[in-house]
Amino acid sequence: MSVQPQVVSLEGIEKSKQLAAWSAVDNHVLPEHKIIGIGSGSTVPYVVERILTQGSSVNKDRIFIPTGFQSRQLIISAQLTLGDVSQYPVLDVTIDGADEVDHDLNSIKGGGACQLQEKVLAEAAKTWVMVADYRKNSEVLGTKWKQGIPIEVVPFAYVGVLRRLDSIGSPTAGLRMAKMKAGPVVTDNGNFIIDAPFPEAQMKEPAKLLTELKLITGVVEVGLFCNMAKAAYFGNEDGSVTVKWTGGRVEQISPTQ
Ligand SMILES: O=C[C@H](O)[C@H](O)[C@H](O)COP(=O)(O)O
Repeated sequence: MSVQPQVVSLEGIEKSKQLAAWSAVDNHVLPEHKIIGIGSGSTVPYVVERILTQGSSVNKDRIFIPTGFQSRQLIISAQLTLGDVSQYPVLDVTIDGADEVDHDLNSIKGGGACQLQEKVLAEAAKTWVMVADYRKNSEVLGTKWKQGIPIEVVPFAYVGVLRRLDSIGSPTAGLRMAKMKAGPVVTDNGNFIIDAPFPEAQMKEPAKLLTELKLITGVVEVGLFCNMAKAAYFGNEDGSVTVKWTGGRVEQISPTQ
């Protein structure tokens, strides 16, 4: 039995997320695509919603790979076939959310602490595409997403990582604390998250900063995604969608298209 898509009429930010997700699916999830990565966050359910509208005849031959607990549940509840990246190390396409995307398609990810598995699936995909609402569309990383770069760290090493971050430009970096549990956020991989804000000068060179951060002992993965995306889709308030393509081209999809 297949799940039938239940498409409801949305407004505001949710509508913008849905517009971005639907446009990205329409352009990048093609009938011949069989191994599909599903990212994390609040925009990605609209990706699955749109994929379901492609019908059970195409979806029954597909394997869907999640980026964490949330997207795993999303795939299961949509009654799509769940797979594992160790079993399917090459994906046709992965669609994921983003916390902020700059003019070069570099992004901050990990607002939901999922960046490790997300980056594995981004690297494994022949095509990696981001979807977000207009609030995430930026020129320089850190201008809209101000809480810092999410950094996944081994619990044992977190104090040393904080000290190192202080010395390389992030004195206010801090351990992300849980909301409904005493203590820190624990990732799907059993690690901690540090949120590390950096000055604009460093954020303007995200690939350089990424390299520097990854060299810190105890860091598992950094929520900076550089030179990975083919495109980023942003749903706008007026119902249009802005698409930033790798190479700098920007496309506007009008509400009526
Ligand atoms: O760890 C979480 C992920 O990187 C999300 O894709 C990111 O936080 C965007 O989430 P949302 O679509 O809820 O803004």
